[in-house]
Amino acid sequence: MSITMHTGPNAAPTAVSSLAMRLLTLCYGGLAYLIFFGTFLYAVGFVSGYVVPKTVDKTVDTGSTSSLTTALLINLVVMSIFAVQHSGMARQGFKRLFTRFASPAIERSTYVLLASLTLILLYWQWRPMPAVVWNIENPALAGLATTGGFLGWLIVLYSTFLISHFELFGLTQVVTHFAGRVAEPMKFKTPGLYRLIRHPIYLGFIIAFWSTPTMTLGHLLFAAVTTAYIFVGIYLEERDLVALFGSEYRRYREKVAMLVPGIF
Ligand SMILES: C[S@@+](CC[C@H](N)C(=O)[O-])C[C@H]1O[C@@H](n2cnc3c(N)ncnc32)[C@H](O)[C@@H]1O
Repeated sequence: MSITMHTGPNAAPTAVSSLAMRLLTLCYGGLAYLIFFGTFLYAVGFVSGYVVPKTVDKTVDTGSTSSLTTALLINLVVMSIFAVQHSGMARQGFKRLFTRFASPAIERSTYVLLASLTLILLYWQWRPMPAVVWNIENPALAGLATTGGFLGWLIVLYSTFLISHFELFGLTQVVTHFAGRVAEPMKFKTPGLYRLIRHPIYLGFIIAFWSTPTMTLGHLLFAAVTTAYIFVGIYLEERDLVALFGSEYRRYREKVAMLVPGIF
């Protein structure tokens, strides 16, 4: 069901798009953003092992434990569900299909909402695999690894603001729609860290996932699979960026490293 009447993805909302519908769209986008932000904060606790009850390393004690094979299979399935949703819905083809049936104003919020729900499924169904792969005993080095992990999360959050945090998570689109205007198409930007590397958000995730004083088998699986997925995501994202921005993005790719400044 279409929430507003549009004659195309960039058309202005018509009179049929009543105030009530625009308000509903705004609430939907606002709720999707709040769920995303809660899910993001939980991710910090889930990976770093602080504050939240269930983490990548330990679960709330229910008395039942899974075998290593069951844990491995379930963890791979929940990570795959996240990856398929995340990459599938990010493609231009999916976006075109979506906006044939629903307002473009809620396309990004819907993406963010479903990504958050698949992450919540992952937190819920994740089976810790507690065997220790490494444990840094030197307190100074352990502290450095913990600090590195939090630095990774800060890089992620900071970089979202560099390329427009509220647009990335759908709020700009629903607020603009509520004001009766059409959101500008996404612009290609290279501020701050984006002048050094093309994917600071993904670099932040990689640092956050790997930088830990104690690496369990489950955490290692999580870090390795998500890192591999990030490389697939980069390939797909850059293909779309080249299609959208052409030679501008190609030149940027020639000049600026992918993840490590000056190296690759
Ligand atoms: C999760 S963000 C990751 C951005 C980037 N890959 C990074 O790691 O910092 C994905 C969204 O950012 C957009 N994006 C990627 N690079 C961009 C840039 N330089 N300027 C504006 N948007 C960008 C993509 O089109 C996509 O919608």
